[in-house]
Amino acid sequence: MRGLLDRLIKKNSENNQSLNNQGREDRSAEELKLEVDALYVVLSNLYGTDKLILKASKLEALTLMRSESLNERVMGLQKLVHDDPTESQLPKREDLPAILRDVEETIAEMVAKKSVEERLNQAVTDKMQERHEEYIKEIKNQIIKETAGPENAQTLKKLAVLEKMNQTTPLSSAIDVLRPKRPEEIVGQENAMRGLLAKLATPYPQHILIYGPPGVGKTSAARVALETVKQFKNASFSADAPFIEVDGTTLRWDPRDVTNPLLGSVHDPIYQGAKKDLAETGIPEPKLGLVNEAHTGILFIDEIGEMDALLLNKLLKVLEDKRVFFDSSYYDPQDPQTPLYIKKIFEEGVPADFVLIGATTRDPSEINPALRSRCTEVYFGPLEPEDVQEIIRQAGEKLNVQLEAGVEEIISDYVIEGRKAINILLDSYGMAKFRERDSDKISIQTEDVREVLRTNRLTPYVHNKVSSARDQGRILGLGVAGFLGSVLEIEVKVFQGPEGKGTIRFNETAGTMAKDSVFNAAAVIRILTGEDLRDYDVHVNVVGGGKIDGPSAGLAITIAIYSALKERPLRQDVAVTGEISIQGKVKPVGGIYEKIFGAKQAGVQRVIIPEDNIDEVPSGLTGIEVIAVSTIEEALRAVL
Ligand SMILES: Nc1ncnc2c1ncn2[C@@H]1O[C@H](COP(=O)(O)OP(=O)(O)OP(=O)(O)O)[C@@H](O)[C@H]1O
Repeated sequence: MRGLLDRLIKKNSENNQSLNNQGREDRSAEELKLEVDALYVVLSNLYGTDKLILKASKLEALTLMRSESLNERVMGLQKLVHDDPTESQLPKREDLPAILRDVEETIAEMVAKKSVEERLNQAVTDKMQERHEEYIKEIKNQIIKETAGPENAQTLKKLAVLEKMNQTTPLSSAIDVLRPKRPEEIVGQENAMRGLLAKLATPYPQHILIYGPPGVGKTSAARVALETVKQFKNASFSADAPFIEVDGTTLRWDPRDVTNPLLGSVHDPIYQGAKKDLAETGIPEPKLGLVNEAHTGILFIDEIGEMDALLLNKLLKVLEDKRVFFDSSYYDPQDPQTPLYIKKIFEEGVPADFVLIGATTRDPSEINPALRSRCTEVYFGPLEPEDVQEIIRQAGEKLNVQLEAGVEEIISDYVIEGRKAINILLDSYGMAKFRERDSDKISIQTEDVREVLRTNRLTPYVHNKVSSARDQGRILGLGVAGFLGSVLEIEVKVFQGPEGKGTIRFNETAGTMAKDSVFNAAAVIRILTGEDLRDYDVHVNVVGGGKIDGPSAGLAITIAIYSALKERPLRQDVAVTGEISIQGKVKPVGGIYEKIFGAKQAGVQRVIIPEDNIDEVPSGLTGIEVIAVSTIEEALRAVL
């Protein structure tokens, strides 16, 4: 078609050229006939033969088309190209060349238009095809997604990694295995365990505060107590009562109340994140806290003494109400869109009826009095070396390992906490397992333990301060920190000084009350010996740093100065605690229970305590002699 058109156009331009050349139409009838035939062929190609005949019949050009007369055939062409059935004027012979030029031009335009249209249509078809393919692909993906769920190759791979991580946490699972499960497994805390059980077993269990050193089984005991009490007939706790544990040091009061894991909070609807349904309708949704999770069970707050004071006050309010109330300026009680559960939360609050158990390593005097007054108290004691050894033995059995003789004793020389003892055992287990990696039965050797102790740079908890020999100007005192009693070494040197101008030196870091005891001692020495310490240079030293405060080293300091001054050697297996008055009276001090424990652990044979503290000596105490004194003379008799 294009070739024909080109030929036509070429021919046309040649004709125009010849016209220009000759200035007139001078073409034979034969030429015109050929041209008319050619134009009909072009038209037939353009429309298709059938369509051309149909068109011709509509335009009443069919007879003209098939006519023998050139003029009529040209008239037929005119009707067809101009789409005009009213064309009735038969063209004259001399007009034919001009008419044919006009027809040619119109057909050329039509061909050109059709060709452009065809190209456009092709482009449109291509685009549509492309879109269609994309659409099909999209639908396919959608169907794959719907049938495969939210996962794809990437997410499944990540899930597999996570699952593998969960399966390969031997240490944490070992700690779970070793966690005591029955009351008998809580070692060395029989009284405290009984106390906990009794307080939880009643129909009206009270809130409880547990005092005691770190790592001696407070958390484990609380957990075990709940599980045990659940099995009692008429128990206050049902089988599914929760035990919710949280660390008080991590709980902070957020003044904007945006997050409050303990008591719960209400977010502005726009911050509700994934909960788009509520965010879009502007309904605030309260987020419940641990107090609600603990409903009907126990909320255990470790290190409750470190808890933020404001948050603690809010918690006390919840203890009273047994319910948590939520408030939000976004809450509209009239809003019909508000789901019923949200309405109920805002209007009635959420139940939070639980027993609070708080554990602390602090002294009771440092605990918020309002909290103390709402709680009954239980004291956990420090563990004795035999207790640590028993914990290790139990752990060995649970881990199904053999312990070489001496393993328990070595560990108990280095730690006084059950948790630390367990950690050393687990490290030693790792050593043994590495050494005997091909063996089924693991045996932990003393050398494994010693290697762990070396790599952890641990030193024996009790240094060798006690001895059976006597020494001059040296005495063992007793201190207490965080429920742990310990033995202090106090030494004194006395030098003849300038008369009346001698000096007394004491550790710079000691507290003022401890320093006062040195001056009290000077008065007592004068009463005892008639000597004035101002004639001497006296140097008092607490070995290992003077972190001591309070007056409880007064008696020990006085005895040590006396010994140095009068050159009287003192027993080194005796430890002394008590305040000294300037009249030489021995006054009561705090922490007697812990101090006696610390002394026993250090191998002390005899402790001297103030008479007024005698009631605090634990009943049934064995392995150590306790002598109560009320004067310096009595005390001296017990140590000289
Ligand atoms: N008296 C104990 N009897 C048996 N096992 C104990 C004892 N004390 C500690 N353990 C072991 O140490 C682990 C840690 O003890 P737990 O967390 O109960 O101590 P805690 O007193 O609550 O310590 P903290 O106050 O520092 O949290 C326990 O899982 C247990 O294996």
